[in-house]
Amino acid sequence: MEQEKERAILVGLQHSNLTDEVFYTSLKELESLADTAGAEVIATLTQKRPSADRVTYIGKGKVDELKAAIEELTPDLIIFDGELSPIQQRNLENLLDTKIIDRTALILDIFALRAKSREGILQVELARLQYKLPRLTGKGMELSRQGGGIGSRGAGEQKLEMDRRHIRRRIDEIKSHMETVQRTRELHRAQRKRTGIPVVSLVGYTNAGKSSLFNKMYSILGNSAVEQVEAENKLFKTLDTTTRKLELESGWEFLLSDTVGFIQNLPHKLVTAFRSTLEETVQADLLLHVIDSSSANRDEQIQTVEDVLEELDALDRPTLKVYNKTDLLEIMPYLGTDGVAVSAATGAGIQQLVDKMEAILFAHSKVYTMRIPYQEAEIMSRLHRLGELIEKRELEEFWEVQVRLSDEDFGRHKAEIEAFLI
Ligand SMILES: Nc1nc2c(ncn2[C@@H]2O[C@H](COP(=O)(O)OP(=O)(O)OP(=O)(O)O)[C@@H](O)[C@H]2O)c(=O)[nH]1
Ligand SMILES: [Mg+2]
Repeated sequence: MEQEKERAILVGLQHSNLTDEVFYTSLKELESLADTAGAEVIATLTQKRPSADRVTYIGKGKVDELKAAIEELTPDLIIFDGELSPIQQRNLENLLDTKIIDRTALILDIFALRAKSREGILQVELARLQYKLPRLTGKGMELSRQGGGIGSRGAGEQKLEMDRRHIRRRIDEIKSHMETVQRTRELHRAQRKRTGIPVVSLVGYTNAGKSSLFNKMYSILGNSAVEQVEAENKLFKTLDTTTRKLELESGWEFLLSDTVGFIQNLPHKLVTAFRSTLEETVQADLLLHVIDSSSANRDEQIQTVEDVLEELDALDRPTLKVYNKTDLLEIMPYLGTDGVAVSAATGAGIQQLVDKMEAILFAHSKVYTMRIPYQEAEIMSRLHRLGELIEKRELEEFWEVQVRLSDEDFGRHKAEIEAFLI
């Protein structure tokens, strides 16, 4: 299975509104992405220019320099840290006679390798088709010329060997399928609302430790016999959303979701393709924004995540900032009122996190234990409707129930409820 690594040259263009810091961070991230996609980076070329060249993205002199580097190093592909227009890409391919991909294509490639669920695979296929459509010449000849490897792997790729008309039809097909899936999801969400179990979603920059935290919380609160999600030091390790039910000591339950990570310059088209998944995930009762507090780019990553949340209309959701990987820190970050310091690796701080979650999720409700005689079936059905029934035992003459009720509902039905409290 182990394949020979494709050797890559990276090219970065620093235009005038990019500071050194932003530029080099992005290049470093491109290198991680290339590594995640299975490439070996053999050289990096950079250029400062006020803006990209319309025809070849980088300037003519740089193209010559790149040509010389290609002759000397014979790379398998060149990866540009930016979005190449279809014309720039074609021109560069003709001039350099080497496979050229950009940041978007690289991320799409990683996504294609990672997608496992049927929906995930379809979303990636949609994003790729939308990316490739304007890049097709004739009947897609240039794509077959590229051969396999990075930029053209994963499910759905063979389908790209189609002409424009087929691609458009396939795009419509996937879109309408996704709409159906979304409707089903909305139904499920409504059902979940009715059962009253709150939903908590992990969001955050890719590699922040969301899946590790998911697993840690699960092993502390849940049944650790159930399979864990995969966590690894790779970008976009998680693509599909996993949701599990967890129970707190107090008996309260919530659903916890782990999902795809965010990244700066997440290409636009990808956001569209993943929007329905993300929208669903962020409309939770509580968001845990997981932060790699050991990262040198911590603040930029926090900002990126908040930008994406804003784009998804989720800035108003109750959110806790979860500063993860604190085992790697010597100085603790400033937490503020909505921050918690944890380590998914050691388990430190997880209990404080859970306490804070509990305080937010169940702030305005309490659990009541009641005994309800069997002839009061109407009260039982009302309790079912109003609250979350945590436990229900059938004893000789009555049901004994534990039910969580909001303070508001309790107030409204106080007399009735108090009559049955034990
Ligand atoms: N030292 C340390 N490493 C951690 C901690 N949490 C996660 N990691 C490591 O960070 C890497 C990324 O962890 P994941 O849990 O896969 O991160 P993620 O946010 O799910 O990443 P994506 O799914 O790619 O978005 C792994 O190598 C983890 O072992 C922590 O608290 N301390
Ligand atoms: Mg993950």
